[in-house]
Amino acid sequence: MGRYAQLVIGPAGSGKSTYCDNVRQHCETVGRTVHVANLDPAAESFNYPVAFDLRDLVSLYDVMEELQLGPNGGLLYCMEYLEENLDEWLGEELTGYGEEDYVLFDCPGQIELYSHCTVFRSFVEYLRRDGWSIAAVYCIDCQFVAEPAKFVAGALQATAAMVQLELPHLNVLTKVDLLNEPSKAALEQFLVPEACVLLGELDRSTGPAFRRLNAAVAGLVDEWGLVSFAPLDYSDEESVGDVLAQVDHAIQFGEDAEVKIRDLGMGELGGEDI
Ligand SMILES: Nc1nc2c(ncn2[C@@H]2O[C@H](COP(=O)(O)OP(=O)(O)OP(=O)(O)O)[C@@H](O)[C@H]2O)c(=O)[nH]1
Ligand SMILES: [Mg+2]
Repeated sequence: MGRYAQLVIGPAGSGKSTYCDNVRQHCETVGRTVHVANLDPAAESFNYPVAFDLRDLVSLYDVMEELQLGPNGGLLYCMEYLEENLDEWLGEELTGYGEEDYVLFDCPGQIELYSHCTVFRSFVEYLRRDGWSIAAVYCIDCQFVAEPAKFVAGALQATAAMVQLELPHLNVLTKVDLLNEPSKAALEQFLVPEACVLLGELDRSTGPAFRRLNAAVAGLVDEWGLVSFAPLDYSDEESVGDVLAQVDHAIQFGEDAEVKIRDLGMGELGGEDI
């Protein structure tokens, strides 16, 4: 038993809010309930019903006006304000959530928030102390990994977020439905990249000055096995379910229920496992 959450993060426009809405709809279809909370102080509209909203605590546009800040400084101010008010605001918003509740947190798209700032680390620590199992879902546009040089940037950004948050982590490639069939096939090699293939591709697409860097990146993939991507293709009915199953597994959602059924079966069947 527990409470479950996904922190849906990633670069601007990578499809975080769309992911939240699609997962919510998928869950509705299969008879599950998930709630979606907005953590983006600059958000303007939503396709999903908003369970609770950071803008009720602090809104980017008010901050920009009152403190004469630009959009990026304003956003950082809002997130620091959230960090300072975690106990009060998040504590209050989460009081209504009980055992087996599942919340998706739709986060802002500034990647420095996940690699350099402490707000999400504090956020995660707060949830953990409060008994939540959490995974990070890092959304990234598939076009940003389908070429070797872009792959390096995308993979390193995702890894930086993983290191900073120390959460079970799934990289999700969004917008795969926009690719034609040959491009989808070409994407395969980047899903679970093999170091030697990656190194060959990197060396082919960059000048000799980058050989050592390429080898180091391929070594990161090889030695740590850190970088893999799950494709999300909204034109494929099973895709959302497949991604959700991976995240559920990472936070052990549903596994307690299986144990309970097994316990019940053992009792009824005189100790035989089912
Ligand atoms: N075809 C297609 N469009 C997508 C997909 N994911 C997102 N989009 C579109 O991409 C645009 C940005 O999507 P959002 O879900 O708003 O992205 P976001 O990461 O929440 O953006 P920010 O919150 O601004 O950082 C929207 O026009 C979406 O409709 C996808 O998998 N396929
Ligand atoms: Mg969004």
